[in-house]
Amino acid sequence: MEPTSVAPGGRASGGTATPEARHEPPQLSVRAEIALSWRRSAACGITPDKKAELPYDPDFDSDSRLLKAATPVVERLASSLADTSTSILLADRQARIVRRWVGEKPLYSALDNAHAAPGFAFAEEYAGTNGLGTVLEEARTVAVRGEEHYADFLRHLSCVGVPIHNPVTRAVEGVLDITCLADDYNPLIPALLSESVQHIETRLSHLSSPADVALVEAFTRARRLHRGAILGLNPNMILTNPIASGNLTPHDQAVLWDASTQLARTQRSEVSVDLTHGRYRVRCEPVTTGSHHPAGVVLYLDPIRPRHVSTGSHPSVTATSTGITPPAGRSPQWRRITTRIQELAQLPDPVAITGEPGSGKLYLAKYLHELSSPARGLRVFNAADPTETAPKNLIIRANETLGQGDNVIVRRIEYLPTQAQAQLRALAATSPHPTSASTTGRLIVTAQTTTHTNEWLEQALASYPHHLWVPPLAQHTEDIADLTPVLLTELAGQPTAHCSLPTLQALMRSPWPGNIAELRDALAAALNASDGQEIQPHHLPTWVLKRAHQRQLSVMDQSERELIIETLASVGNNRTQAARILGIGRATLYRKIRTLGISTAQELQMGLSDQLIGQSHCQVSRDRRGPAR
Ligand SMILES: Nc1ncnc2c1ncn2[C@@H]1O[C@H](COP(=O)(O)OP(=O)(O)OP(=O)(O)O)[C@@H](O)[C@H]1O
Repeated sequence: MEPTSVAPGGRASGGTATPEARHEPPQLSVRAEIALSWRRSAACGITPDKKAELPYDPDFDSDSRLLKAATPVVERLASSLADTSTSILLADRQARIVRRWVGEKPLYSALDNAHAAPGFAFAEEYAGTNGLGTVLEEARTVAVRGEEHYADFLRHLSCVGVPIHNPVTRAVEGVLDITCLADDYNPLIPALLSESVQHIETRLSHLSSPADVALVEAFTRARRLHRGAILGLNPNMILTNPIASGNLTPHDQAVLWDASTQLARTQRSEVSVDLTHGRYRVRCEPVTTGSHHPAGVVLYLDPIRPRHVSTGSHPSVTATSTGITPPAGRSPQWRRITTRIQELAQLPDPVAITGEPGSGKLYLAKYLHELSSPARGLRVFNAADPTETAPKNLIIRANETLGQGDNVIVRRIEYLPTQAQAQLRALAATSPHPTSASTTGRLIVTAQTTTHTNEWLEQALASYPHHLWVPPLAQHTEDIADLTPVLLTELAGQPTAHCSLPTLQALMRSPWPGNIAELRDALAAALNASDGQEIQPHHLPTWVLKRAHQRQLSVMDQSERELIIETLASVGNNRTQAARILGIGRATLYRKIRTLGISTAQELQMGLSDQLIGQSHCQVSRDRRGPAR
């Protein structure tokens, strides 16, 4: 390979530099692959005098396939190198060291000084050129000797890394590396490593599940026959052809995963789905193993309508003609609600919004306010907090505010005493006055549909000409893919954090009895536990992971669950009516609601949410999930 003259600052050299200048280390003639890696390192903002500050996460899966396949092979190699001044490092596909075997004792401190120990991640973006991260970037064997390291803290070492491929998917699963002191480098090391990697890959193929093998075979066949975008999915892996990987964001992949489970439940073979680049017809082909066990699905995507509006990173968040961004979400239930609000915005009438706690009633009420024309001020009263405004004063102030031409939202009206309820109803019945409709504000009220009977609700809402019922999050989990970026941006104050696909999958499997408010809490905790960039499953609170790991419901259970949810939705969550329609007793309905993990706020109130742990919609990826904490 032609040597290139370059400095670790990323600049090709022409002149000379003093070795003393910290950012101007000596010019070296380096091989092209090293020069390229130095440029990448510089582009990541790393300087050669970077301190050894690497992401540390010791919480990796100690039972992973990679470790199972590699451990016996590397132990053999380690025993043959026992008396040499070499160490062997095994890293996962994030360049995080998961095991290390050290030969002679003095090497320990050299490795520790460089943080070359289990848990530390050596991706190029953190450590610059090295025998783990650079191998993953290049997806081939790379040797990095002493001064070829980009960062000073690694220059006392030499290392060689060989990528370990999954023989089924051909994806890189990790890196096997030999590291020694800079001057102890031996040119035979790459050959030694390659032989061990071959053994590891053979063991990996034996450890591949029949389902994974069947899915890869079905996907490979589909690729040959179909020109459009194709995905192969099962709980362990996602396979994409170049068209699919070029067009689908992680959110799209999560939405498609959700669509495929819905298709499996309803036994349909096609569905239309809105993705970042437009609407697609998704055809689903189930894949089974030789012994007819489900192995996953192959999805064929055909574009129906390209998306012309640029929507940034949130495909469903499309600004309307008013320029106001609708609440994130693209499920049919959510679209129905936002369309209804857009219609109601044209009328001056009072509106009542009901639903489970934290389901987004206030958020939607504010959206209705923003859309309402002409633009007005807004005052929000919380009836659940009498310290804020005593009930009697609340009605007087609400009346005054409306009269001044501003809109009013009264939250949690179920907390108002009977007399205040009656006054508010009277206000709603006469609001807006026909003669002053253009000058008075709009009244919007919200109520939780849990603590009170349907009779109470019917009476309380009788004076409101329009009533919107917000579905619980469990009934539109596909919207979680769109809600998370919005919530994370709001929580972090900037759009820097995002959820990895396995995290989204785990979030979409949870029942969320506390709805969007609970999702927001979970994301706030995960954001704290993460580095503020990518949220992985192990950053999620334990209770979310527990729920996501719940057992898989049978197809029968899933169909029954769907039917009950739809029936409850069609009667505004009235259980007596739902039980009648379903032809079962109320007690049976309650039992099914509990055992099938249907989220309702009553369950929350009765402290049954913990009993939901143990139910499930799907299983989490074996390989991708973080360890339960
Ligand atoms: N569509 C949405 N997009 C982003 N954030 C949302 C959305 N809906 C709700 N939220 C957030 O979720 C949390 C709960 O929402 P909100 O306060 O509207 O619920 P609620 O149903 O009115 O609650 P309560 O039952 O306590 O009255 C809030 O932090 C809100 O900002």
